[in-house]
Amino acid sequence: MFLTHLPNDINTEQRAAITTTEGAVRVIAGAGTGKTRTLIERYCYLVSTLGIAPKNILCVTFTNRAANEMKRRVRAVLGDRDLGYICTFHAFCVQLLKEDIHVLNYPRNFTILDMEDLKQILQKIFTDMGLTLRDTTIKRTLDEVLEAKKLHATTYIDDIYQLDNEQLKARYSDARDRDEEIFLRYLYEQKKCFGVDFNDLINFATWILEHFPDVRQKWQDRMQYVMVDEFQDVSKRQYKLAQLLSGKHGNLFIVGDPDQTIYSWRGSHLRLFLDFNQVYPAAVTVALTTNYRSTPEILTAANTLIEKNQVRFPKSLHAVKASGPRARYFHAKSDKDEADWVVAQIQTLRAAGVAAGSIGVLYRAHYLTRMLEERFVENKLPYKIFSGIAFYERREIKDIICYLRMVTAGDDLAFLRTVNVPPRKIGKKKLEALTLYGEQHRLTLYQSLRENLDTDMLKGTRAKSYVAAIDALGQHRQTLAMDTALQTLLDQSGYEAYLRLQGDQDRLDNVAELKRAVQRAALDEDATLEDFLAQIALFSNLDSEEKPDTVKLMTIHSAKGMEYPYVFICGLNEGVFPSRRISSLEEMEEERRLAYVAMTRAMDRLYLSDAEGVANDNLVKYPSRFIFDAGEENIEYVVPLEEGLKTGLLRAITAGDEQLGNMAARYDVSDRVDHPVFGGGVIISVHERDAYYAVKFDALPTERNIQFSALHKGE
Ligand SMILES: Nc1ncnc2c1ncn2[C@@H]1O[C@H](COP(=O)(O)OP(=O)(O)OP(=O)(O)O)[C@@H](O)[C@H]1O
Repeated sequence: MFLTHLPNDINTEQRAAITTTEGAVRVIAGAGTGKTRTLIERYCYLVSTLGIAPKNILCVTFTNRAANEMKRRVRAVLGDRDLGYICTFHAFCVQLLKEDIHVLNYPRNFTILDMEDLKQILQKIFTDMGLTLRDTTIKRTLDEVLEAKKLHATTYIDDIYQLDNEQLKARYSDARDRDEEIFLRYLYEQKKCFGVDFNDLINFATWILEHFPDVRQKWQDRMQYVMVDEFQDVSKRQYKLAQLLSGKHGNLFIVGDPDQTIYSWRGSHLRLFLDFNQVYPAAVTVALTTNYRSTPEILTAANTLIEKNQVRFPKSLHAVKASGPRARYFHAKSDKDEADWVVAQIQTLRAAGVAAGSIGVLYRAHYLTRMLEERFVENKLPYKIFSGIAFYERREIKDIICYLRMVTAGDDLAFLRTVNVPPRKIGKKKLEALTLYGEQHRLTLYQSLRENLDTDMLKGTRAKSYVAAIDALGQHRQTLAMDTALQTLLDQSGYEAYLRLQGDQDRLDNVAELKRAVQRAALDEDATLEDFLAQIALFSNLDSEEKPDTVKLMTIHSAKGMEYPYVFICGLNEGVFPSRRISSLEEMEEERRLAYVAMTRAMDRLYLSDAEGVANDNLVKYPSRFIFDAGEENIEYVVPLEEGLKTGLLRAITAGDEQLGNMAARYDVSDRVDHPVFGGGVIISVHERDAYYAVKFDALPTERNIQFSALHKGE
């Protein structure tokens, strides 16, 4: 006998979304309107009321965290069941491949390659091909390889399937250009270890379903109901997979909020959501518009903000919660003042009995946590970095600190961390030999290295340059300011160049932030490197003990789907948020959606803050346009903004937008264009990332690369 399941406190729209189980269904759910809850209730309804087995329901969530939370809540209703098909697309693909990858001649225990594995493969290819930073960076190459896999999702698997290792090798030897060679070498390396990277998971699964009718039929029979959460951030390939899987029974349910699309850079597109009813003409659309989460004041500010976007699906949300205070905004004179204000507000809340765990602090980029963490630690406020790692625990920061420690302490731990980063050909065997030598002569590893610099053991390594960099820092630190000495070390050790070669912008931002911390410390002429390191050690050790009730710090991307009674959005500065890295007006709209996601996480109180000063790129910081987009009347200004700041901001916005407009590609391959000097020509290729076209002008023998802004429509 089955339980019937449908709670009393759901509204009419939610009920429709839960009980419309057959066919294609699209639910457009505004922020805080109970989308997650509806999805859970729908799952329980399918199982308890309709009697469908969980093994016949695929419910795709955006993150593992969301899947686990959903399973937990479903189990609370249905009891302990196997809910393996409540999972992310990736986790589902792993399950499918475990069952069926043998059709591709891969073993069931194939290896899933993570980002570090991919970088290692590329590092090997770089070495084999003799590539350097002058050619490209690992990150850029990785992006290109992954992009190529998206673009040629079927053909590269044809190659993996049809060619054996020797044939793949022959293919890369005959490659037409460098990029093709890198890509083919990459395929070769991954096939050699039966590796499957993140992109392959979905591509392999789709390819198998498309090429093997028996396998397709099995999975289509199984997936009687397919539900996709956070559909606004689903990529074309994921959508295709969901369509394939629901191909037989036709029960495809999608739910999401187009205003919360924040992953366009991973391939999600508003259009997939908006055009769903054209792809499925019989689709039923349900809109959830009652916001249960936020006070009317918070919702009005968020709605006012998102209405500034041009491309959107208009909808009006209404709040049912009782009225509360307006969002409070503080403009600080420095990032330290900003962090102090956040801390003071949190302390006031805690004094009033608010638990630390009901407070979320959100920011656009990881590097912004440094100042917050320092102020939190100094004020003994318990916190946890919810997404990612505490600032002083991050790999690149630890590496640099260990380099500095090589000068102050020269200890073995710092040595082991730095001696082969960047790679200097000092591997495990050599380290063992140095350890033995050190034990015999009662020396540290560094001293042992120094004593053996001219021996055969270290021939062919770059041990000398390592020692030279550390010695140079040792000498300079007496005469140079701490920040200059640090820069010398970063240059001479090759560490910064190494990071640039990796090309990971987040890591470079963290290093820039560390330099700022050193600069600040260097303002005190008496401060020593030892003092600085001792101070940092304090920041890093405190975090080790687990505290139950902590303020959560996180990037906005990882705050997706979360809610907190009290939400702080920090670092609201032009160039930080919206990020300076965006290159089109569409991306500006995505930044605004991100701001919308951030604001709608707040249930009772919302706090916004920014700081004057200079940004990572040394430009003057202005308050973010998003503060004004939310409507001046909807925000309580703790300090009034000076007129000069507002005019400066408006000028910066206008100039920035004009530049963004110019950076958007307006023409396509084969379009005729006109140039003020070269005259007429034809577009040969479009390079979005660097904002230029390759153009073959009628009057010139060879092509020219021309910036987007310099061309007009031709005859
Ligand atoms: N019918 C209802 N009555 C009262 N509260 C509700 C109802 N439905 C949902 N809620 C509450 O509203 C809040 C938001 O719900 P939920 O997290 O499911 O929203 P969401 O649409 O997934 O939000 P977002 O997309 O912004 O992350 C939760 O605290 C939830 O418990």
